[in-house]
Amino acid sequence: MTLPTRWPAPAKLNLFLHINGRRADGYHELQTLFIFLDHGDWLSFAVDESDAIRLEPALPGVPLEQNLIYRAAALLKASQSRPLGVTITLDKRLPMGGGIGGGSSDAATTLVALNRLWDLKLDDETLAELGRQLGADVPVFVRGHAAFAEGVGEKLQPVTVPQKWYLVLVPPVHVSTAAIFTDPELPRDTPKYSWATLQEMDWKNDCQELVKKRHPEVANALSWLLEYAPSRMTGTGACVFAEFETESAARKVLANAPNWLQGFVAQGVNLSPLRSGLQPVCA
Ligand SMILES: C[C@@](CO)(OP(=O)(O)O)[C@H](O)COP(=O)(O)OP(=O)(O)OC[C@H]1O[C@@H](n2ccc(N)nc2=O)[C@H](O)[C@@H]1O
Ligand SMILES: Nc1ncnc2c1ncn2[C@@H]1O[C@H](COP(=O)(O)OP(=O)(O)O)[C@@H](O)[C@H]1O
Repeated sequence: MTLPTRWPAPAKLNLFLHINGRRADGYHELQTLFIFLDHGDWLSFAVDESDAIRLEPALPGVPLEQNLIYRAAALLKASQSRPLGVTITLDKRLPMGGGIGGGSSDAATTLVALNRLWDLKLDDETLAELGRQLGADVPVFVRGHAAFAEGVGEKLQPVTVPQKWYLVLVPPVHVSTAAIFTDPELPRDTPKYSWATLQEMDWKNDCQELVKKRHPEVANALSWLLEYAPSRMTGTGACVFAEFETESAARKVLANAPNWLQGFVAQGVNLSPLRSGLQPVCA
């Protein structure tokens, strides 16, 4: 199979997010529905014999050793005994700390791509387990299929949902996932439901009211979007989204957005572009 010259790292949305409780180690039991968006970052990989991992350009405020791309490559490299080198180029399009999983998706794409390019022959199970060490959201990006997630996000059941169009608004604020999960006011008592029951329910995000309270920019974006369509927050924010049947309906609303609100329109997909795109990609 021909390998891509550049690899997609798509965004995700949490179509719902329920917090069911807190474990002794501080992590939260949750139920959530992940879908992918046909929009995201792009990564290119030039492998070499140097035994060094290089990444360009640097991300503002993220030291190299903390960049999830570098950490993913280093984790893979540490599992091998021979010298492995690569220069990775990142075309960053997704907002950071937006709840659309850019960092986690970059990490997953790095694992999947370098597994091929370094010819490591690791299976998806092993890659997902390596990903889990980098962040709760990395395994779903490695697996690459829309999923109903439980546990702390590691129990994944692939699901197929209708592929709608989404308008995603990016409020001008960075929401810290750790800060939301340690906030005493976060509700943590939604009962656990079966996937069959959840499909019949109205979907909600248990972090939304708290994030709105802590970050008025999120509250403002959501109240603007709610004038046009049912809307919710994704993950622990800051991004909010509304669902549409057609691309043009979503674009029409985006065209009305005031200057202080940035956003994008993308199709929701069950199969990640990382998986569907393992074929030649044109620039
Ligand atoms: C809750 C979600 C839903 O998608 O939020 P977003 O990050 O997408 O907004 C994710 O699962 C987040 O995944 P991820 O961002 O990879 O989380 P991690 O790096 O593993 O953890 C960041 C912090 O969130 C908290 N955390 C994360 C996941 C979880 N089930 N319970 C937690 O309490 C922990 O305090 C941890 O220190
Ligand atoms: N390659 C990366 N892309 C984005 N963020 C990264 C990356 N590597 C590390 N990070 C750090 O992870 C944090 C959360 O990233 P991101 O995945 O974009 O947000 P979220 O988990 O809210 O969707 C960022 O604020 C940044 O400090």
